Amino acid sequence: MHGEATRLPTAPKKRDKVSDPVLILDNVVVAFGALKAVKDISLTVKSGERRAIIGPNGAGKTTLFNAITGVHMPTSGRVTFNGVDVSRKSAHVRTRLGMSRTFQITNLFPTLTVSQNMQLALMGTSSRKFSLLGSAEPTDDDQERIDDALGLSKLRERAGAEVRDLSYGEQRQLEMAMALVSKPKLLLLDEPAAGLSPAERVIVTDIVQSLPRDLTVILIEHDMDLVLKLVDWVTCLNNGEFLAEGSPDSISKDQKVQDVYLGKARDHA
Ligand SMILES: Nc1ncnc2c1ncn2[C@@H]1O[C@H](COP(=O)(O)OP(=O)(O)OP(=O)(O)O)[C@@H](O)[C@H]1O
Repeated sequence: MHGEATRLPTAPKKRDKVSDPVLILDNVVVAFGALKAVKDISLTVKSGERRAIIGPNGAGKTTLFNAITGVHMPTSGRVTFNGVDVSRKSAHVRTRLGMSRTFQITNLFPTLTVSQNMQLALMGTSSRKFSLLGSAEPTDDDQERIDDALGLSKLRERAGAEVRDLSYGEQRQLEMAMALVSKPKLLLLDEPAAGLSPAERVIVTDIVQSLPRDLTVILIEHDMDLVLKLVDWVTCLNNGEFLAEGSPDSISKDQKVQDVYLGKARDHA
């Protein structure tokens, strides 16, 4: 009989051909003077996919998000969103086309209510203006968008609360709601669980898992346990360069990834 089963090295799983791409990056470079923070990154994200961008500190993850969303124009290369070359389009135009994101740093108005913050977020994505103080009220459609986004972020019952009375976790939920109010096709989450307690992480995990499947989600996340739970596919960067790509399972076993990312994470623990 056979002895112990032969152990084969875990080769990264090959992807099906991406037939319905939402986002395509072709050789994207972002340079700050002599420093290339993102070097020649190419990737394709298909409709409805959940994708994580991982990598050690300084790997270029946030800079890549900035190049996708228009905070930085790529120095070279191309960003195609839903078939449109948006490489030179402003962040505002990309939002109109259906991109939305959260930031690492909270950007909320503490003395306004959850609902008022939502109205401001909606105002930022709309060409039509309404005032919080004047007579122009949000339309039924605006209110429905706000309710839907608060519902997705499990914050509907806190609509009347002032932001300063929210827990930190609820503030992160509100940021997600504000990113969802424009009804994006692509949602980019920058470390959605950073700084959260274990109980708050469960809520954020649940929110991301419950998002509509036709919404494409890309997230930056350091915590591999969370990545394993939330995404279908992982791209790992290191020093601005592409290092590896694959299913969460294959990436967590990838020796190169363990060396540069998990190894460094352990060093910092
Ligand atoms: N506006 C900027 N001007 C100059 N250098 C920058 C700028 N933004 C980022 N960098 C540099 O680019 C590199 C990549 O930074 P980036 O923030 O994208 O990495 P990251 O992978 O998101 O890191 P972290 O996990 O620490 O947030 C770093 O060396 C950083 O110092």
